[in-house]
Amino acid sequence: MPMIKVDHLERDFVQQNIHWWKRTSTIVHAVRDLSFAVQPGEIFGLLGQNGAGKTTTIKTLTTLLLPTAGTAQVNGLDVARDYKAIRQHINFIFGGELGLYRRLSARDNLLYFGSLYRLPLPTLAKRADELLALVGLDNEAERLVETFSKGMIQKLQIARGLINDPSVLFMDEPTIGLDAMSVQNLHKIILQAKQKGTTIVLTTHYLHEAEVLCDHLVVIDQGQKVAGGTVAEVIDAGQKQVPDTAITSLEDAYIALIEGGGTHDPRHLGNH
Ligand SMILES: Nc1ncnc2c1ncn2[C@@H]1O[C@H](COP(=O)(O)OP(=O)(O)OP(=O)(O)O)[C@@H](O)[C@H]1O
Repeated sequence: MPMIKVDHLERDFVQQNIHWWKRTSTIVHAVRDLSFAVQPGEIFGLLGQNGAGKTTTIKTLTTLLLPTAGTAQVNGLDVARDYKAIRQHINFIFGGELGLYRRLSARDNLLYFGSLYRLPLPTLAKRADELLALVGLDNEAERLVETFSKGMIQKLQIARGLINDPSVLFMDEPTIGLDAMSVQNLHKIILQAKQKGTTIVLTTHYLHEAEVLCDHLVVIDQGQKVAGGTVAEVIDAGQKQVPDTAITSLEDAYIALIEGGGTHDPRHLGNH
């Protein structure tokens, strides 16, 4: 059974447009008829341009947004109905300071978030210290988060994401703002988590990162899937778009797929 199953998922938003003389609203189809499956223990990538619908998909899978239509299941549980059960077994990292307490130390943040999963304090304290060491923040454990640099915050977010030893970890642009050494370290952490059996779903704009990490991926354009499969299969799909040009990298394939998808934006379906 797949760990994640997305079937004909749709998610619309009503977007308010404010002009000085009037207000209008537009329906945006952020995700349109999206289907894919993620197998247990794999690293799965969502690729797409700014505004393609990646975060909306992740927010739906992490039960933060309801689908407008279609279904999504995590570990056989429906995101709309079984959100409480799903939340116990997943975690997510959205980047930035979102969800961290600036006036608490790094360790206290981890202790707080771990307590939400009802972990006993001795287990939690041990796990918090192991994770701080894993992300290279063991010497900063007592510092307040408000004194952290962007990269240090991102490392703490990664430790927070692993605090409940989730069966599925969702990561939205996990390496944004990290220096080259920290990126390498995070890749190691992601691969270690995979070895332990954690399923990982990530979005990234770094195609080399997707190439190195992902077992399978989907490319989304304007809310719709334009290709999916292994890196080799996506490269093949890109090659089919431009038969006269040799496509050898995921980056070339990605560009061919997005350019082949057209430039109009059919998600904006008029005003209300
Ligand atoms: N709360 C919201 N209200 C209205 N529109 C929204 C809302 N959230 C997202 N959208 C719209 O949905 C579309 C998809 O956004 P989403 O954040 O999923 O894209 P993304 O692929 O994650 O982009 P990025 O790479 O820039 O993070 C965009 O057009 C965005 O403006």
